[in-house]
Amino acid sequence: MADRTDTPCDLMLFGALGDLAMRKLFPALYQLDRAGLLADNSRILALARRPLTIDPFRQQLAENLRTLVPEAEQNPEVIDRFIGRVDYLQLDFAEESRFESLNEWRNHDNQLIVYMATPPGLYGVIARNLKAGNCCTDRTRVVVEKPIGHDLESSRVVNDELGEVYQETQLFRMDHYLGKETVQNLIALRFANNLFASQWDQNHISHVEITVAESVGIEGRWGYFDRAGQLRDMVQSHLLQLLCLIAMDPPSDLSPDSIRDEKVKVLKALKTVNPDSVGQNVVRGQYTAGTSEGKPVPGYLEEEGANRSSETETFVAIKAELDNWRWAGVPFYIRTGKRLPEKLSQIIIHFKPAPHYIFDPDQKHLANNKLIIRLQPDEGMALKILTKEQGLDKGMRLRQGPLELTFSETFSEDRTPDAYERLLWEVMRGNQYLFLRRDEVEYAWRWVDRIIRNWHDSGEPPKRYAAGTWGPVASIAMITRDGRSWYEDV
Ligand SMILES: NC(=O)C1=CN([C@@H]2O[C@H](COP(=O)(O)OP(=O)(O)OC[C@H]3O[C@@H](n4cnc5c(N)ncnc54)[C@H](OP(=O)(O)O)[C@@H]3O)[C@@H](O)[C@H]2O)C=CC1
Ligand SMILES: O=C1O[C@H](COP(=O)(O)O)[C@@H](O)[C@H](O)[C@H]1O
Repeated sequence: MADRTDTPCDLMLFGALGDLAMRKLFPALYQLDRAGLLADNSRILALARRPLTIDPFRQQLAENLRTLVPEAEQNPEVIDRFIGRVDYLQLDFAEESRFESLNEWRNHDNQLIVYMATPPGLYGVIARNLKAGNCCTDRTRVVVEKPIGHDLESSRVVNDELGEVYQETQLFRMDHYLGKETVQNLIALRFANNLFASQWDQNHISHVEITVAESVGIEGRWGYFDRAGQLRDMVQSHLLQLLCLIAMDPPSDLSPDSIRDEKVKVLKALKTVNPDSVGQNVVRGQYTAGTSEGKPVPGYLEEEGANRSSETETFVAIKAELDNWRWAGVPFYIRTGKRLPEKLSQIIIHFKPAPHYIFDPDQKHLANNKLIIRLQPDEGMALKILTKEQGLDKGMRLRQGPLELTFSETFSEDRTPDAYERLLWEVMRGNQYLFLRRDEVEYAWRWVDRIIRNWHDSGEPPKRYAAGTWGPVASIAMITRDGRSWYEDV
């Protein structure tokens, strides 16, 4: 991935028994250790509320790694070394008096990293308690998870609370999509290939599609998800970040603020979805019973712990537009949902046809190039170009075929690190370029809040779709009205 940092880190992980920590963070830290990227004296303090002692915790952690880390990547020696770095402390994060003991655990020569894998309502409390417990220096780095708040107002409260204790340069606001290799590749694709740089605007691109489809349902997270919904959970963060990386102007360098300045300009240019356009340009849906991977699955309202009258959306499709010079008149159709037919994240750039068409009129529908960027799975990209059909009898009939780059085939020797490995590694190196600045989070909320307000005012319930389908038919109608369709690889 990169050079190891020789500065040993003390990582305090709040919420260490939670889903994120166990499923993503510990396996990622293990992988960093396996890659030799953790300095020898780096240590981890797992903090959670359950009364456990160190041995049962370490045992649970080792079992967890053996379940989640692919077998070929399990090295018993590294597992032992990694587990040996981890301590456990039972703590109620709201209990200020106990935070002194965190200071006693610290090695003051090490770089202190605080990771808050907890509900966002606790970020301010933890920050204040760390300060009160003398566990706060101006070198401390603090990682906070998404979502930051529930809307613009609450995100300001969270950011203000964090800001009372830490400087902006100390805050690492996570969006794990920015840690995905293929998402970082968008920066390389756009700004390292002049071929695309000169074609990347409304003169050459007709529209853009961003699809982030999940086949899973709520996975036991009903309590959290029902308060959030797919717009807050996925669009406010991941999809808007993808849109920013596609739409932003070239930054002058790769420094965090150069990149973040350009992303903020995109967010500011997002056209407000007003009451007149919300019905036309935004579709929200909720899944009913259906199938997933060939098996019957319950509807959202029948999931465990469900409130049967919930109107929370599990699907959203939006026709977004940008009011700026580069993208005037180019719609960005974005959609994301749970219980769709497959897990698939992809971006399609539809180029405009050549100015004058000279081939078979029946084939005119083929005449625009497409760049397909597959973020997951089957990471790679394909540029659909037109060539002549071969054969004496074919005249100048056209066909569309791909210039294909499948990362696993072309770069088969490279292991693709998980997003959290990359992001934790960047925190250890103190590099903020893959993390969000406060204003990014707030501009994203501003746009999303407006959509939510208009939904509430319209009183329209979400449209139903059967699990295992591509969302409500209204999302197909939304794009068909513009004479287009969602891309299907045929
Ligand atoms: N899970 C995921 O895939 C993702 C999660 N996130 C974000 O990461 C954060 C954590 O999510 P997730 O792991 O799923 O949540 P969980 O609810 O699984 O974990 C949160 C942990 O915090 C602990 N906790 C809560 N309050 C206190 C307290 N007062 N004192 C001590 N411990 C406390 C909980 O302990 P207890 O079990 O005792 O209640 C729990 O172990 C959230 O902000 C979430 O939005 C972001 C992206 C993906
Ligand atoms: O942040 C979140 O992301 C996951 C999807 O992430 P992926 O890396 O598996 O694509 C989503 O399921 C979850 O609801 C959301 O909180």
